[in-house]
Amino acid sequence: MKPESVSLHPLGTAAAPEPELLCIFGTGDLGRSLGLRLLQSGYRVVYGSRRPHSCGPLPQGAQVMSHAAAARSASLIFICVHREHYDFLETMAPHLEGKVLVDLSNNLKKDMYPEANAAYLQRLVPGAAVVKGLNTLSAWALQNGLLAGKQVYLCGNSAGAKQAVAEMATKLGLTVLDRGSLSAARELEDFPLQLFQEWRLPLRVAIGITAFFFFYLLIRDVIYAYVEQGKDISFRIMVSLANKVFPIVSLIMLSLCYLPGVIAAFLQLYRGTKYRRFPDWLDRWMLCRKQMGLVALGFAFLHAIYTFIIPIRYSVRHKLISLMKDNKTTPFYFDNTEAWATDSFYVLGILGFFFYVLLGLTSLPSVGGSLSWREFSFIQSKLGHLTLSICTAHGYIYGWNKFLKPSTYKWYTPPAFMLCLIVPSVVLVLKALLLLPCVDRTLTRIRQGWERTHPREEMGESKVTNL
Ligand SMILES: NC(=O)C1=CN([C@@H]2O[C@H](COP(=O)(O)OP(=O)(O)OC[C@H]3O[C@@H](n4cnc5c(N)ncnc54)[C@H](OP(=O)(O)O)[C@@H]3O)[C@@H](O)[C@H]2O)C=CC1
Ligand SMILES: [Cu+2]
Repeated sequence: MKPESVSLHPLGTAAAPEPELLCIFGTGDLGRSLGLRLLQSGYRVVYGSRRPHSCGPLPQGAQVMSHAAAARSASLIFICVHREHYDFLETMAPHLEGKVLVDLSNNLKKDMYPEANAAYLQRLVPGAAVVKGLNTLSAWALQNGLLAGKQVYLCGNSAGAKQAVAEMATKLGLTVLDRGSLSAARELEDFPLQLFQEWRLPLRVAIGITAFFFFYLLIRDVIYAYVEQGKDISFRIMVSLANKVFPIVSLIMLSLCYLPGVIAAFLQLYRGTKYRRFPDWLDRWMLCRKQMGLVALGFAFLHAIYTFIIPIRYSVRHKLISLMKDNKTTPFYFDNTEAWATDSFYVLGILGFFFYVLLGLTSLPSVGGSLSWREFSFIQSKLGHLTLSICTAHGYIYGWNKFLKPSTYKWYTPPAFMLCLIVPSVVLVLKALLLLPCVDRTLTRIRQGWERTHPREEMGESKVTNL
């Protein structure tokens, strides 16, 4: 028994080696938040600062020294300093020989400098292995520990250095994607700016459509009633009007997700090839379809929630109670067609919303990533067009008995729901044309690489080469 207890004891101390020491240059927002997260993940942290004695509060347990002293004690150094101040690193170069430098910097706008920040850093400190990455994180997310499963990108010329940074990032709960050599640094630096850009167009379109329909409905519903009937129904702005605007914006945005795909297909059919670039506007439109869909889903959610509160509104309760008290109400006959119409209207609304949510879920990276390419395109295209058809049908049934009534056209204007059915109807008709067997066959061939050459173009080209 005795030898066993002796041999176990030294193993116990050997199993708890000292945690790895990591260095952070810069005690600003990012430096402090990153340090806190590293300490909580079990690392030791040393800061390199211009003023180690007066740099303000730092996370508990961290040390702070001069840049040179801090660099000597660690092999991995995070540069949490703005690029404008990188020049001090050149004088530090001898102390950074053989170290891994992680460049987390971002710029305020694209193409601010002729070379990527990380490439500039590598030029200043040629003896170090620079890794670009983690720059899509925010100090706020680090501070609050909102990192689980978050995707971050890395690039760099040294595989060993990238490996070390990736291991550290994984320990923080991040998912790491290697984007290759340091030449990808510019792309990584553009990411935080680009992410915002993809949302810009969809949000602008959504705001534009919302504003247009809000004022259109305001004039037709509220102002019309005031001018023509002397009734003040302005309270309707809050719920009724809003609940007309939301589904309208949602349906138009959803159809705008599928319109560029249809236009692209017709363009390919017209050109007889898939190898010519689409115009820039179409490219940009195609690239923000996911964001358009998510905005559409947001408005659909609002529509669903607003619909729930309709029965509990004061004005609705008031109307019901006064109808019950009023003995002279017209008898309420059961109309089978009306019953069919209202039930279908609700069912289509519910089904449409269900498929909408399903579409939204598959656009999440964690769900979409688990699908094969065919599964993903099946869901996004087939299910997408099905959702659009159901939601459009929901709109048509809403107005099924209103289309021919003259009272629908207040001040000779069509109601908003009619206007909003134009874009989805056009998309669905064009899509139906594309599904015709003869058209579909040609399009499939084009998409598999077949080209319909234009004899005239060929002649033109050969003329040029002959000259
Ligand atoms: N804040 C954020 O959410 C994110 C920031 N980033 C990037 O991280 C970097 C730092 O950002 P952030 O922490 O917000 O910036 P801060 O301005 O808060 O901090 C920068 C730090 O750099 C050091 N510093 C400032 N001037 C000089 C200089 N002339 N020479 C040497 N060191 C200097 C200072 O530390 P000291 O006084 O100790 O020397 C200062 O605290 C930037 O490149 C930014 O793009 C990237 C992703 C997210
Ligand atoms: Cu609806």
